[in-house]
Amino acid sequence: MVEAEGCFTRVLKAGLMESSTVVLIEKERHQAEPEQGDLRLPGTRYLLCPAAFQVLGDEIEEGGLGGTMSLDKPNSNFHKGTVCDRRAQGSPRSEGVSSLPPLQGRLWDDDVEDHEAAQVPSDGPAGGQHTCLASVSLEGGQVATQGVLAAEAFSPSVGKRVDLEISWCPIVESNVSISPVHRDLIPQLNEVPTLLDKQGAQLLAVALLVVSRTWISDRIASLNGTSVKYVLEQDKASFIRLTGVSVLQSAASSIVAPSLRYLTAKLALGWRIRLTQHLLKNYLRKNAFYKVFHMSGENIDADQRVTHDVEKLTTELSGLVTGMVKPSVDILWFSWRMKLLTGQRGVAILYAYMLLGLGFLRSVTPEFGDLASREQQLEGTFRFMHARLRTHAESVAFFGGGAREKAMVESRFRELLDHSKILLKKKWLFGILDDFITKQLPHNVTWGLSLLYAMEHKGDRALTSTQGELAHALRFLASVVSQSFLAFGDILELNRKYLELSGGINRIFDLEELLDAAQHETDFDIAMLSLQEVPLPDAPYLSETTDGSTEDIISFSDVDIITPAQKLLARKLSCDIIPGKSVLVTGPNGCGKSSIFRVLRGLWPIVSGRLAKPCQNANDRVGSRCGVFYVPQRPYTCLGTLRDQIIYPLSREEAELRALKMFGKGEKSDDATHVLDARLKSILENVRLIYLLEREGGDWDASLNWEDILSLGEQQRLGMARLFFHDPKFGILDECTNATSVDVEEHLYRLAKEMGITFVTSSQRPALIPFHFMELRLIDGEGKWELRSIKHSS
Ligand SMILES: Nc1ncnc2c1ncn2[C@@H]1O[C@H](COP(=O)(O)OP(=O)(O)OP(=O)(O)O)[C@@H](O)[C@H]1O
Repeated sequence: MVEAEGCFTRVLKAGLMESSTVVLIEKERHQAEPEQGDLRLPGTRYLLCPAAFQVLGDEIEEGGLGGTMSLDKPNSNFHKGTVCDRRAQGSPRSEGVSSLPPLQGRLWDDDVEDHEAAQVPSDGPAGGQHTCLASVSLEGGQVATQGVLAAEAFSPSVGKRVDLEISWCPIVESNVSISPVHRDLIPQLNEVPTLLDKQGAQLLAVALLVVSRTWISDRIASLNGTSVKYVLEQDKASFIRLTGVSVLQSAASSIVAPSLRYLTAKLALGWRIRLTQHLLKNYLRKNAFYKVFHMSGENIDADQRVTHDVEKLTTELSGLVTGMVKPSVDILWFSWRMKLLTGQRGVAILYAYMLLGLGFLRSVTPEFGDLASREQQLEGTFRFMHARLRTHAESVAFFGGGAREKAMVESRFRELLDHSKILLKKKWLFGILDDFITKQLPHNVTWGLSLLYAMEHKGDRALTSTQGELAHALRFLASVVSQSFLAFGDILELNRKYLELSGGINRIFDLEELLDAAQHETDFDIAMLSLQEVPLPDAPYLSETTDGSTEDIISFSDVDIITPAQKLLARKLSCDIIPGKSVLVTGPNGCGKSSIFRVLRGLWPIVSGRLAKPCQNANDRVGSRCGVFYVPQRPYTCLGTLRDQIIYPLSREEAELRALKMFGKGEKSDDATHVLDARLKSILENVRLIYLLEREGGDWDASLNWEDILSLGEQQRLGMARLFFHDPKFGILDECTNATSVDVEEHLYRLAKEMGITFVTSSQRPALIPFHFMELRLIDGEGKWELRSIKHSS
């Protein structure tokens, strides 16, 4: 950012697009000069962010942000989007400014007379900072070749400084359809399998097998013709010899075909492994699995995409590879044979027919890509309904909700069926045309070519005069032509497969983009927040959202707690939690108690303010007390043994290492299991669950379906056992003992206190008040809160 006395300064920064430019210009004040840049990714929404007006020492009278863009398609309506005032802070009147009604406008189109820009309110703050956020959508197929974004801010006093900064970056919306053609514009996908790396050798082998299969087909076609000749000539010896050769060729053919299938399947498996690993890497990192489901504002069936869709895609892709190699080789090979038989004229006829047929079929092909993508989505929803029912089987059974669930499952199934019927019908109608053009009509072309052959060799009849030779030549010709047409049909089929595949590719890439965005937390948060298209009171990227790791304090400073649906739950929350001074968070249902913990854990973005906390992951420092440990409201039991329930999320090896370091002074590493199990046993005794171990005959490795077996109270006590095992400095306890009896709850809190754990508890139970020093009360779930100390009677 550049500041210049008496000038209006603007920096246009490049966003993520390579084609954007960095331009720095200085102009006379009160005037914003448009700049240009390219937005090239159709179907993508762009975030034009942020335009920051910083006014030092004077009032903004008015200001705005607007833009024009010329598209490759004239008269396209592109000016979708909002411009909103996101932030005003740092001014002496910032308190008042934040309560101003949000600023809204829209980008304007150059050709539209009635420009409407965002206006900063005329009583804007002195010395404050305004930030505008705008977004613009390019609709499917549009390419903005030129973009102009102008920003204006007017100050009534001459000689004051105004800084303005604008940058562009694309927001990828998960429901937009980006054709595969444009996918190569997205740079992040460098880890997606390519054809010529690890699987290169397999690909080569596939190509070789395809070529040999073509060669064998050609030989068989030739032998067919020869056999007729020997039959007509009644040449027994030659016929027997020919049969021998034919048997050998059949044997070779039966090796080649299954080998090709095997290699193709291996290729698909290799790609599936790579693609799944790539997706899982991002899916299970930085809580992306949570953000994709809870923050994206729409239903992303990530599980379906990572499992079923990837499998389908890679299988079809490998089929496409062989499908591409085979007909290409076949066409070349048989064209050459045709030329030998019928000369150039025959080849020209063959090709003319193929091109005309291809053109016709392309023009009548339905949108198989979109149809296939929709089908997969509906399949995913249908499967999800069953998975949900399985998870909540007991609750549904108690309610007697079978009929209601049936109706819901059936409605999803009907949707899927209706769509599948439409798809089937389209495939059937297209199949009729396809079959006629690629399989039936070619017979007549073969007749024509046979006639051509016969006419061209009319003069040679005396030389090739035997009936057998003519029959041989004609039969061979028919074989070659039919093989050529089969290859041609395969190529046409490829077109349909490719379209279908593109639907699957879109779904995987959409997920990939979301996961990638979730890795870059700020980008993701901005993208997700702005998808709501409602103004926000603050901008996360301008605020100092430090996740500064501190050793011994959790500190909220002016943090706004806002739901993904943009509801403000607590305004400018400020609260310091220091060791030994536990805090009780109270308030009515739905007021935002758990939401504070979500922000603390980093599941929801920090929209404004500052948050400091100790390092949060239990496994960040194996062998030392972890900083913060969260016990959520809904108990979670993992798949695995009884031991796994307590040490979660550590693995057994990590837990042993930790137990050895913390409790196994002088013990050898061989005793790690013993040290760990002894520690776990004392914890189970403390949480009064030792009978679980006894019930399994003292076997820590008993692996049961704990979620179904344990009562809610038992699961909650296991959750506390987990807390005691990790022994953090701060325990974030979100109503995690409300299903236990009051005496057990008190006992658990007493234990935690004795262990020196400082807790931040969300609870409605008065019995827990004595364990805390402060009460943070969320008053109305609309922003109001209060902090007061709890008096302890000595
Ligand atoms: N992912 C989400 N998207 C939108 N709104 C949400 C989301 N999660 C929670 N909310 C809303 O935020 C508000 C606060 O929820 P929160 O879970 O923090 O309540 P709470 O105070 O912990 O309630 P309780 O005492 O019942 O546990 C509720 O109105 C809830 O519906």
